[in-house]
Amino acid sequence: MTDHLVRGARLLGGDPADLLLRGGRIAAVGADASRAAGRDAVVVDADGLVALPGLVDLHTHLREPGREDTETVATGTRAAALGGFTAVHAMANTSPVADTAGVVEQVWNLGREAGWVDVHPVGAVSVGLEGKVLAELGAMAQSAARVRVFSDDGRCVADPVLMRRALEYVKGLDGVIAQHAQEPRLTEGAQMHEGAVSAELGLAGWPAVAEESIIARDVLLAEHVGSRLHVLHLSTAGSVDIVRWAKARGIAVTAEVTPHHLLLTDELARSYDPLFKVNPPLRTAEDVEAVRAGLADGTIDTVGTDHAPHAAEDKDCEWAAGAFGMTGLETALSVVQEVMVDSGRLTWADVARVMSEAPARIGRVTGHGRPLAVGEPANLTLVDPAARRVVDPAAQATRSRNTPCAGRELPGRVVATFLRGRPTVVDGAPVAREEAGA
Ligand SMILES: NC(=O)N[C@@H](CC(=O)O)C(=O)O
Ligand SMILES: [Zn+2]
Ligand SMILES: [Zn+2]
Repeated sequence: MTDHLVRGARLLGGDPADLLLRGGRIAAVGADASRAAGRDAVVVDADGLVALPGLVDLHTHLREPGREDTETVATGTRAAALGGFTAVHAMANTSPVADTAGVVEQVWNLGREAGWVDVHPVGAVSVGLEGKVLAELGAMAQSAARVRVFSDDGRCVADPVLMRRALEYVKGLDGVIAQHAQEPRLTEGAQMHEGAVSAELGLAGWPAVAEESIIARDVLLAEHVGSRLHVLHLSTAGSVDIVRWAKARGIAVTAEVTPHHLLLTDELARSYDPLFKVNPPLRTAEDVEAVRAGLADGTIDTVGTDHAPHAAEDKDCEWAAGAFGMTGLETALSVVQEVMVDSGRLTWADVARVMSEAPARIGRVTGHGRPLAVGEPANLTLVDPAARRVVDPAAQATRSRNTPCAGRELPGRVVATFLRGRPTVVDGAPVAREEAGA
């Protein structure tokens, strides 16, 4: 594999330095890099670019097997690489559900064949996501896919006894239960956030308490069992308070916020455009401020995209008939830059923490989320923070068009991404493994 000499990148937004990528690793940093580079090394001019460890997503829906019309492992992971990611967790709500060693190995293999990022399948907690019988968590953990994150995402593990057993079971696997916190009875028929806007529009609402009551229950269960809990797509001010309380108490809970919950509010439902329909729903401006503050103060550990591609016919329809979910892999970093970095609430080093280090640690992913230091695997992305672009859904790599950022101008552009020293993105364009000569 060709050596790459990355010239003058601002490491984690700090001072410029050179990086030599050789044999899949960072072989030298700083003045040593040019000296050690051979004459045939490919030089990457990174003047003005910020170098981050490759991003890691704990929450991606790749839709394969079952809905390859909306996304495949190949199309979704190519979109991920373009978004600066080097590893993603593929959610289990596929068809068939990823609730056996066979299915998770299939997804893992598809990821390896595609070669854009490392794909870590999430295993279902319950058979068929039905919330009744525990899936074969041990077999999935011991499979070639080495599953560590288990989730019925899309559905809540509502039965407290099943949740308790799942937490007990994953303890011995060094795993974590990632919960979609949605009390089912409190959200029957819910179409959007329950509040002033839903009352005005006459749409059935999902109250904040439907999320908060499950998170409160689950942190107490995690404490009781002494196991790890990860809260997916946390979206309300009350949820931030509960997680803050649980962490102060020493409970092993981690939490995620999505880019869309950091950016958008329930006011968008006034458009009646199902593009803005998502679970959990877009909340109020006060909630948006609370999740930004929670991410800034470390209560919220990670930004997860919840990239949820949907077919045009499930989004180009009336609000009530629309599917829940938004895409996000290709805009996540830009949204975080706009909301958190350009506003001064997070540094680029913090971004590396919440979009790479923390998700890698929570998901027990090795070789990702590491410092940009000699000897580490060369998983990194180069971002131009000064660039601006208008999001065009038709120009994205994802197979679906349901980005809530359509037509929006966002800062930042991923210029290059490297997976173990091999470029997957160069000059903002994807480079297939064959073209990279690897
Ligand atoms: N977020 C969503 O609204 N939808 C997700 C499921 C989920 O993350 O709950 C999907 O799979 O479409
Ligand atoms: Zn969910
Ligand atoms: Zn999801």
